[in-house]
Amino acid sequence: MEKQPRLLSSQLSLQNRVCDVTLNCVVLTWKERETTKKRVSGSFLGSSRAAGSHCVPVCEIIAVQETTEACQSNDAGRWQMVPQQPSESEQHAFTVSYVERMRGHRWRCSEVTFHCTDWRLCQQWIQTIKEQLSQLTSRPKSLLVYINPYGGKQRGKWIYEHKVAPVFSRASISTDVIVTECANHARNHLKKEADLKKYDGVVCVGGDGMFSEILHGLISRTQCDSGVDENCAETLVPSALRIGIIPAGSTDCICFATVGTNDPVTSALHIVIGDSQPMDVCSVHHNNTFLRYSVSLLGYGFFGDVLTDSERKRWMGPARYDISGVKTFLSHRYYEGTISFLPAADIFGTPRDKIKCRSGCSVCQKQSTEKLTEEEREGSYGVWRVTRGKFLAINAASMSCACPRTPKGLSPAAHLADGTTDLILIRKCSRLDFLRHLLRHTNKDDQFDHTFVEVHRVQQFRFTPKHWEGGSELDLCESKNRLFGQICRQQPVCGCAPAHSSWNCDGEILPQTTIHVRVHCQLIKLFARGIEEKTVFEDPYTLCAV
Ligand SMILES: Nc1ncnc2c1ncn2[C@@H]1O[C@H](COP(=O)(O)OP(=O)(O)OP(=O)(O)O)[C@@H](O)[C@H]1O
Repeated sequence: MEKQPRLLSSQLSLQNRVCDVTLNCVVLTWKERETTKKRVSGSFLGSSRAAGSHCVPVCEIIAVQETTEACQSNDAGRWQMVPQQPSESEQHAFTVSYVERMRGHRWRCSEVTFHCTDWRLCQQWIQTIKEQLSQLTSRPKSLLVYINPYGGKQRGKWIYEHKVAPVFSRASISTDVIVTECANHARNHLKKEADLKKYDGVVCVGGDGMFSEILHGLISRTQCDSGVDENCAETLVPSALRIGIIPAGSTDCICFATVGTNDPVTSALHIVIGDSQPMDVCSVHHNNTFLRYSVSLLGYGFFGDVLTDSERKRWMGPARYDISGVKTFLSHRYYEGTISFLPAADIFGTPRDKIKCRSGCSVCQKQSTEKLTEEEREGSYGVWRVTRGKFLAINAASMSCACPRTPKGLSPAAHLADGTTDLILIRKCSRLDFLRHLLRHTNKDDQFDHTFVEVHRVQQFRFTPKHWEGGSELDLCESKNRLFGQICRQQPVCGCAPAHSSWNCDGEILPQTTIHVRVHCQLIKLFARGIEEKTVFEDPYTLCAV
């Protein structure tokens, strides 16, 4: 790493210990002067540098401010605020707030206060750090925040006020906050009313359903402002605003997949430091009519049926997913249909790769830096392929879909922003085989290593259920009602399987089953950075060399 020129270097005091404090345009470092020895496994290790060195990347400094010390007054015996005066005899101090990494991808806002005897030096430090922060142009200054007060355990407002707002205020971010009054409030407000020019980003406080509202509102608004018709456009216009997700729902899978944890403070810090994670979005059409967008899972068969059943059991709370899962598994329904898909080129790898999409993923970066013309890009994809059969499940995973329950996810090697989705076809098999496949989502074995599982990395796909071929959705419903309706009314537990399932589109049921799905590469950006491996900034020795 190239050595950066020093901007400031002083001896300052930190908790009554003298420190060498240095700032360059990449890092702020401080280390104690005194030699402190540390006992490790029975032997003394380290020097003054190892014991007391700290490095904070400038891009992870939240704020700096002059510190007004709370000092105990001798005569009164009570605590009182002592205002700082520009007098040489007094101690002056400034506090730096910065990101500290904890276990499990969680971040915290830590603080360090340096004291100096010289007021001018103190001001110089504050000014220089502020100047460096002002050069970080990706940081948001103004945000539009939507809170779903009924998401998850109905703590959205509390979470925002107690965990997030203080972090935004520390970073001097201004906010307009809207607490939603009904479903689709946020979506419609974004689509039609919000004065988006005022903001650098939109923040969603809620679960995946709330995120989906924000996503739809923002993409639709962007297309509308650009004169693009969502029904027939093959290419959509990316939104200029980033979305921040503060997890406050019962399912927070998008947050988990893009940040690595569901923790409101961590998400708030990613927003404050202006992180940016591009993300692919699938558009779903039926007969050239736009239906919905999806960023995580489109599932027909098993996952469609689980959602349909769980929607009827909303009163049960989150337990409904387990109960509906077991019920759907036992019913063991399969569905016939035709899938055609446009495979992605080899450069995008395969769903069975060992490499996972992580912060700074080289596969996703290739997409944003690739200098291919549209024509070359088209040519780099394969030709449409068609497959027919009986399926227990048809899943399209645009991200790994990892969540605390299934840490590997449905497609462990899926990428957030490579312009593809992983199409997973589970053909009709025995219950035991299907169970074996499902269990592999929770252990180390390859869940695609079964003869009845096919997996393809694709850019587009179409699905037509068998009974639809040559007909319409309406015909299907009518014929299904004719076929099963009467019998089922007379014998409600007859067990006859319906001819078609429904699509589960990121947790919403789609009314149509015949669909055309296109992946739009990096259509939106989140205030996130993907899941981090151990970074260079966690290693103080590397940074001290900067
Ligand atoms: N004020 C409101 N009243 C009722 N519903 C709302 C309100 N604001 C948003 N919603 C809707 O609530 C739904 C669920 O919200 P959210 O995703 O935040 O919570 P959740 O507990 O994770 O729900 P789910 O698990 O069903 O997605 C969203 O689809 C959203 O459209």
